[in-house]
Amino acid sequence: MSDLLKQLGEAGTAVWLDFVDRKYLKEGGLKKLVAEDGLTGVTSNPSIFEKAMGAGDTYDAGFSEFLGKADASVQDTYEAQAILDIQSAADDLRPVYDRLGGKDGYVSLEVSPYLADGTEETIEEARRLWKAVDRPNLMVKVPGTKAGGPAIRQLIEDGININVTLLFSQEAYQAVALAFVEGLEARVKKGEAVDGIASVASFFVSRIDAQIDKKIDTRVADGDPEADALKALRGKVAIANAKAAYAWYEELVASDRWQKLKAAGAMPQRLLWASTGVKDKAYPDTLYVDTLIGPDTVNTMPPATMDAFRERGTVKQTLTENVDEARHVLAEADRLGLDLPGITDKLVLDGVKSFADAADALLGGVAGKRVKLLGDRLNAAEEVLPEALAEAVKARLETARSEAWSRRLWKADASLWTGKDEGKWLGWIAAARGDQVAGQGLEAFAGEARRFKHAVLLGMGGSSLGPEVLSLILGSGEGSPRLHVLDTTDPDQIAKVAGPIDPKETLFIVSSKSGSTMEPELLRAYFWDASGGQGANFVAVTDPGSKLEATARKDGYAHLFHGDPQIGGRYSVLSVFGMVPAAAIGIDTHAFFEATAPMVFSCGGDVPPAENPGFRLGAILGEAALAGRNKLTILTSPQLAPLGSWLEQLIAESTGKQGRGIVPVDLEPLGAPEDYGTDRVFAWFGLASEEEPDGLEALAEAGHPIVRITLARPELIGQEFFRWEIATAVAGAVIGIDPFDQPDVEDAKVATRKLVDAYEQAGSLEDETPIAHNADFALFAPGNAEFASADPVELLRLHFASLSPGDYAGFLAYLERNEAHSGDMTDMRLAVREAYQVATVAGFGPRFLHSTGQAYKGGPAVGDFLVVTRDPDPDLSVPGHRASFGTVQIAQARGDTDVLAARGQRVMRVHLKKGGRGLPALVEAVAAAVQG
Ligand SMILES: O=P(O)(O)OC[C@H]1O[C@](O)(CO)[C@@H](O)[C@@H]1O
Repeated sequence: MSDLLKQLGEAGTAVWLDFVDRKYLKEGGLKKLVAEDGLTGVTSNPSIFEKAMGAGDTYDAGFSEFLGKADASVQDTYEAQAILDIQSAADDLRPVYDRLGGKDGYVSLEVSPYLADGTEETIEEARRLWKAVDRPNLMVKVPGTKAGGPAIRQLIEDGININVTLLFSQEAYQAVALAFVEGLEARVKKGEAVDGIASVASFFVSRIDAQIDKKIDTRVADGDPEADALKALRGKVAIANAKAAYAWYEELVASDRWQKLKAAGAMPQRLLWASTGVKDKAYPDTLYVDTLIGPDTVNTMPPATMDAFRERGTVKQTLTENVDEARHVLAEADRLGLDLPGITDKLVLDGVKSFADAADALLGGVAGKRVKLLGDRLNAAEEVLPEALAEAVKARLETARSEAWSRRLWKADASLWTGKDEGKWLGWIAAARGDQVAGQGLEAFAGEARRFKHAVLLGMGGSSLGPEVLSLILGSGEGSPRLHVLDTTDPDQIAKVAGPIDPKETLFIVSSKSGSTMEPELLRAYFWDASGGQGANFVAVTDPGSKLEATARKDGYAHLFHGDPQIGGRYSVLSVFGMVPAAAIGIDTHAFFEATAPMVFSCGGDVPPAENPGFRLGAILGEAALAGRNKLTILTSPQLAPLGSWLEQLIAESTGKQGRGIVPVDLEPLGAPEDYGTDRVFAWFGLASEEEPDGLEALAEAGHPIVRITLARPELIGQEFFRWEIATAVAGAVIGIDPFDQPDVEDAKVATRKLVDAYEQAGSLEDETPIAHNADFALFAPGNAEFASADPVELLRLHFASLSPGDYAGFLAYLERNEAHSGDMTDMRLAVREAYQVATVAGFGPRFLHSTGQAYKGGPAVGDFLVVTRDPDPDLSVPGHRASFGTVQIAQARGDTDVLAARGQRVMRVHLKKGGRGLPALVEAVAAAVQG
């Protein structure tokens, strides 16, 4: 066998292998090269690991073992395997390292290419990898970008071996060579040793010729007058560039500055020739080895180049040969306008990008494998999309990948949205790992809560909907209180909860992020009074410094739990706002976060969008909305039905603004494909143990887009909280709005407050005149608009007759939220859907005001609303206020109706008369109206 590679090493150019693969290492491939070819080093990069790990099953056992211990992020899953390979290669090369006294025998592992623009992040990551690999013959590979330079200086000062990668230009090389020198000098200054610190500067070769030659060929083909001069440079510029770098290196090591370091024991930073596999098949495959041989250099070769050199390489001191000719080549390239500086600048950017692309592919591949290994520990999601939507989603996911959306979202980069203050609203990401509740004493609190029979939560929207989902889906633990959620001003509903409970046996959880929301404040006053002012029975959940905090302190509440001001209400379920009530009813919050973790990892910033369940779903929702499919229709198995109201708030309040967004449709019974227009997207939630309803498949077959989500067990519901939070934020980016504000909610609050304040003064609400009425109800139109008929059914007919495809009908009832009322609302929805094939929504007021109300006012102005009110009997007074709950409730209805109308929505209010037949009468009238 030829010993050309050995000869190459002896001639001063160390032979390194640019390749790593577990199978190859296991089968002794590397050891063989060391023994037979005098190999003294190995390099790796993200593309190499992508090829090794992204496909095939070589690493499956490793992944499985790693994930078997505990679930982990995709980055950690990949990195653990990469580190094992690097350690194994380092161990194979250890005898070389020992024999050569640390002058060679190194293995390189690259920092994440995503960090190429961040000095501090690069330093941190290099230190972390150095520690994790824990081998003296490791070189951490750092890109020689502008940000990389200072990092290299610091890392050398730290005493870490560094391989500087992606060097193309003389300037970049010289800058990192000086950074290396400065790092060593800093050590000397501190009296620290400099011997044993190794570094190489990886100067890329063939990529330069690939670019220059392309330019030359185009110009020659275009009949350039300098064609001959141009042709003479083909395949020469990269080598000339490398020779010039080496000449500068020789000057550097001869300088006094370097000699001082040398005297202190420093080893020079060797030039390493990288990208030495020829790209142009017309050149000899050993070209970039043969021509770059000289003392104190390295050539890292892909296996094919190494095999070629072993067979037909030529060993000769070529690097220092014909240097003048090399300089002439560079001068010619300059004279002929081939723009080497422009090319090398671009090559750095392209190099970083191509390593980032490779890292995306690698992490995407690992993510896919991780999902398979997790099995049903991760909730499944399956999508069936019509072709055009599928194409749009695919394109969006690719854009999102190349624009690093997942990393940017996790880094709270506001430019993903409108560039305002979105970055300040991403505290929910850390909260999903349990960080926000850590140290809040939830376990002890759960124990204390067991002395109560009931827990009553007073809160609205984000402060009530999550806890309600948890209590309805997971239920209370043995011996823990039952949760009743009050998010209303409806006197009947309040009485329903207040009646049966004994305040002495009840824990009251007053929950409001802002601490100033009207409903929880009125409810707090009511139950405080009812309990006789028992602070020991009250806890508050609120953001620091709120008015509620002051009340809790003054009234001696048993506990005060602080929220994170960087989490908006609708994203707060995995913070104290969901977890305090959860703990109160005996849900093991620690186990809950553990069950949620697989989704948090799966949606990580390190998981490229296409493989990231949150981003995938967000792209579907966003693209569907852009294509006019902006009615997200939520279908669930019976056990998961409570999730719908939480989702409604998240989706509607986050996306429904500036006339854009997604209108969620919850609790609308599943219909036949023809009952739906082309404005729908369906989301199905089911437990693996439950049957899917007949009719779901028919929707998919009829071309309606559908996403099916399956949970192995109810305890995995936390995963859906997180998946949908990410998806909503992503959909917001696609739609182009700020998913963390709620600009239109305030208007209804202002209108209500005006009415209530007037009432507090005058003792009555301003009179209104109905536009029509019958024995059961009266109809009101905002602004007392003129109407063509005095017949209520005819007016309702006209109201609904304006519905056209893409519109939606809404039924907003300021009544007790109970089964009978919900059933009546469903009947009205179905009648309208059957008649007009439009989406229908329903909400109980004022609960919906803090949820879907944002989208009804700020979202697409294609709604057709019927607001239902009545005079409660009996009413309930609020301690310390003149206005009763009933008065506040009707003021809320009137205020919001006016705002809806002002926003261009079609809206009518139906007031159910005392002594009339109530809601069933309206159901009849609506049925008659839409059939008429
Ligand atoms: O927790 P708070 O501050 O009382 O707010 C309750 C809800 O009201 C809203 O601000 C809308 O009015 C929601 O966004 C929020 O979840």
